[in-house]
Amino acid sequence: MPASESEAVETESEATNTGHERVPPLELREVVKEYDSGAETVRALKGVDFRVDRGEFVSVVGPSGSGKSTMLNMLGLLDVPTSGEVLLDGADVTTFSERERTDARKEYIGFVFQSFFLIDSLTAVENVTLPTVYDRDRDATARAERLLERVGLGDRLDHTPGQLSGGQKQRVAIARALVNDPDVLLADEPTGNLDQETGTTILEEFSRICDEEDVAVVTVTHDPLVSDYADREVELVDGVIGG
Ligand SMILES: Nc1ncnc2c1ncn2[C@@H]1O[C@H](COP(=O)(O)OP(=O)(O)OP(=O)(O)O)[C@@H](O)[C@H]1O
Repeated sequence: MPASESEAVETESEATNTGHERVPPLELREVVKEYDSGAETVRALKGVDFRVDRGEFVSVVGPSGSGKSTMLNMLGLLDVPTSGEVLLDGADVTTFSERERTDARKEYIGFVFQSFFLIDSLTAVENVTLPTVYDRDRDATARAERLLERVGLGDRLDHTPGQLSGGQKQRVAIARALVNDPDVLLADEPTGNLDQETGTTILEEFSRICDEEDVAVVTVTHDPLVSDYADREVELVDGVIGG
């Protein structure tokens, strides 16, 4: 579409929408997820509607077994719903092939986990370059170095995980999650293995990523500290939002 035409569409859409006129990077619509285990069917999500916007930090909380991991798996395109839609930049990924879903995941989504999942024998820079879609070329290395500098680890580039503290390891994991320039960063209990002070620095990092890099961040957590840093808290109770 020529620039002038796209500007016209943008202006028209801004004129007709007073609130969020941009398509959210990730949205769930009426998502139901059931697990079949022999005779029993567990309904883990019971019609979840959820959206996150660019530059927004949302914390999903809820008791054990309420469906948080299941919801994160849907948002991360790691699993598909039994019914409902998962919209990535407006495209329903439930219509994608597995290959298309994998490609979309690599391109648009970064993951951070409680247990970091770093490779012990690789340096910080090498760990960060691992998910790059390119070969480990100079571009990927330079980008990894820049990301590590941005998360405050410019002086730890060649350290291996065994030479880093818990908070530093989590920051390597965050840099790795950002290396493919994702629209969305998903984090599962990102402060779970950290003391409160270190957890705070990680949460400040998420806020910075939202504000400065316009990335959408969604965390799933039991840690009440996370909600102090999030723009919005969403509660999941027994597979339903806002219970
Ligand atoms: N693969 C599976 N097969 C069968 N049931 C499952 C499966 N995964 C999850 N469940 C069930 O779905 C429900 C939601 O589980 P989920 O792991 O999403 O909850 P959660 O909120 O992440 O829990 P926690 O905070 O303890 O990690 C639970 O009843 C769980 O037993």
